[in-house]
Amino acid sequence: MTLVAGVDSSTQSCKVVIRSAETGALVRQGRADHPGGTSVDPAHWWNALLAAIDAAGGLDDVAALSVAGQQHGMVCLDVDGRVVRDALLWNDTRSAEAAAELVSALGARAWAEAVGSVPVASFTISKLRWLATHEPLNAARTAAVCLPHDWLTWRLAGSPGLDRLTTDRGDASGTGYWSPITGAYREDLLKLAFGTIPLLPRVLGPTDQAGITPGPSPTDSAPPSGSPATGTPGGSPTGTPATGSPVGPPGTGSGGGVGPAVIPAGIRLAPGTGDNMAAALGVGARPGDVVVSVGTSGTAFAVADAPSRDAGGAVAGFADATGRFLPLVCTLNAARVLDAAAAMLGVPLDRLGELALQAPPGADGLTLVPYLEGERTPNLPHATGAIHGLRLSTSTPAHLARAAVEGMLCGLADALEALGLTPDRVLLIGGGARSEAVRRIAPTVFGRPVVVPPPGEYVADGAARQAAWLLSGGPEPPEWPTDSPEVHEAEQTPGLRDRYAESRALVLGSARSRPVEGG
Ligand SMILES: Nc1ncnc2c1ncn2[C@@H]1O[C@H](COP(=O)(O)OP(=O)(O)O)[C@@H](O)[C@H]1O
Ligand SMILES: O=C(CO)[C@@H](O)[C@H](O)COP(=O)(O)O
Repeated sequence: MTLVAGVDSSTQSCKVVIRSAETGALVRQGRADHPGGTSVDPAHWWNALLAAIDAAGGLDDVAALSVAGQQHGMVCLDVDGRVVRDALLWNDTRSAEAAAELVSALGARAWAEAVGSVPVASFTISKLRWLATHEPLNAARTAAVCLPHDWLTWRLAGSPGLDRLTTDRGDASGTGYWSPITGAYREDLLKLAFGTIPLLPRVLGPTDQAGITPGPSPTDSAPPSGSPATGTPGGSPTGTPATGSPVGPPGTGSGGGVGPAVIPAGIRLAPGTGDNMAAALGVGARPGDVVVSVGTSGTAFAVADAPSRDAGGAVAGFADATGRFLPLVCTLNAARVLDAAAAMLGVPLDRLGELALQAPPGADGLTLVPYLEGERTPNLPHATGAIHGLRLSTSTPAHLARAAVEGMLCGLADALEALGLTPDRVLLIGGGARSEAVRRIAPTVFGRPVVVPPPGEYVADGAARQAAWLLSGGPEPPEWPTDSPEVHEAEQTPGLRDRYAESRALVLGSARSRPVEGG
C-alpha cells in the first residue's frame, strides 16, 4: 500500500493524517497544539508539525506529503532565509487601517477586478502595508514574503534557498497581490502597499511537485520526544486536544535541514494550499455544494468554474486547489464563541451543548452578537460582541448557552447569505461541528437541512488527497470513497434571524461611531 500524509497547520493546532493513496483509508494520525495569539513565531508551527508527525507514527513509509495551512499569514524572510518577525495571522486586525487606505487608493471595484477580492485586515497585502508603515526596519530586512503553508513546505524541502519558495493558486489568491482571474502576480499592487517588491513564491499548478525531502540534517535539533501531542492508530478520531505542544527556540528559521528522526529523505512534496481549499478537496465538495466550516474562523464557500469579483467586499474571490475557484465568505468568530461561552459559564464544551439544547429555540429572545474578535464580514475589525434581551427569565445558563450557539450560527447564516448562491446541499464541517448542539441547531438558524459528514480532519484529508494526486498525476484528484453523512432537518425558528439583525444593527451603529484604533 502506498501511503500519503496530509497536514493541516491551522490557527489552533497542527494535524497530520496518513492515508492510503489508492483508497484514502485512514492509517494513523496525530496532532499538536499551536500557541494562542494573532502574532506567532513560525518556529512554533514547525515544532508542532514535527510533534504531530511523531504522534502520527512518523513518515518512514510515506511516499508524498502535502501541507495545508491557515490562509493569509504574513511570513517575512531575510536574505538568509531567517524569519524577520513573528507572522501576523489572518485574524490579526492591526492592519485594518492599512486595508482601508489600500481600498481608498484604488476603489473597491478596481481591487475586485484586479485580484478578485477587496482587501481587509486579514489579507497579506494589508499586513505588508502595516509593516512598511510601522516597522520600516523589519520591512527593509524582508527579502521574501510567503504564507504559512509555503514556509512549512519549504522547510520540509530543506530550506533550499529563497528562489525555491513555492505556493499554489488557492493560497496565493488570499494575498491580495495575485490574481485568480489572470493567474499572475500583481507586483504593481504589492509595490503600492509595501514600497518594494520582495521575492515571491513560484505559484505551482495543482499537481506540480514543490520539492522533495532531503532527509536528516546534522545541523537541526532532534524532534521532541515523549511530547504531549496525541496520536491514534487508524480509524479513530483524534479526540481531546493535546495539552500544549513543545516548542524550540523562537525567533528564526534554521535556514537549512529538517528534523533528523521525523522527516526521512525522498518524500515528494505536493504544492499544498490554504486550509479552506484543502477542506473543499477533503470533503469532496462538488458544484452545487456550499461548505460551512466552524473552525477558529467561520467560512462559507463553494467550488465554482469561474472567478468572482465582489466589489461589495463580502465575498473573497479565491482560487481553489484543483484549477477552479472558491468564492468564500469568512467571519472572525466561530468555534471560539462556544469556547468563550463555556468559559463564562464555567462548564466544558459538552455541557455547553447540553445546556443549549435545554433552552427553547430562540432562547426566549436572548440574542448574542458574536463579534468577540472584531469582525471581518461585516468588515468591523474593532467591533465587540453584545448580548441583548436579558430579563430575569432569560438569565439562566441554558439561555446563555443557546444564545451563544444561535448567535454564532446567525453570523454564519449571514455569511451563507452573502455568498448569494442557492445551494443543493449545505455541508457543515470544522471543530465546532463536533458539537451535537451546533449540528441540531444549525438547520433551525439556516432555515434549511444541513449535511454533516462524519467527524474528521477534512483539511488534513484534503491535503492527503492532493499528495495522492501528485502521485497519480491524473486530470482530477483520485476518487476516495466517503462515509455517509448525517442529514439534520428542523423547522426554522420564527423571528430568530430578525431579532439577531436588530441586535446586529445596534452593534454596527456603535462600532461605526467608534474611532478606529491602531495596533
Ligand atoms: N465537541 C466540541 N464541541 C464544540 N466545539 C468543539 C468541539 N470539539 C472541538 N471544538 C472546537 O473546535 C475548535 C477547533 O476547530 P478546528 O476546526 O480544529 O480549528 P482550526 O482549524 O481553526 O485550528 C476549537 O475552538 C474547539 O473548541
Ligand atoms: O482567513 C481565512 C479565510 O480567508 C481563515 O479561514 C483562515 O484560513 C483560518 O482558518 P482556520 O484556522 O479557522 O481553519
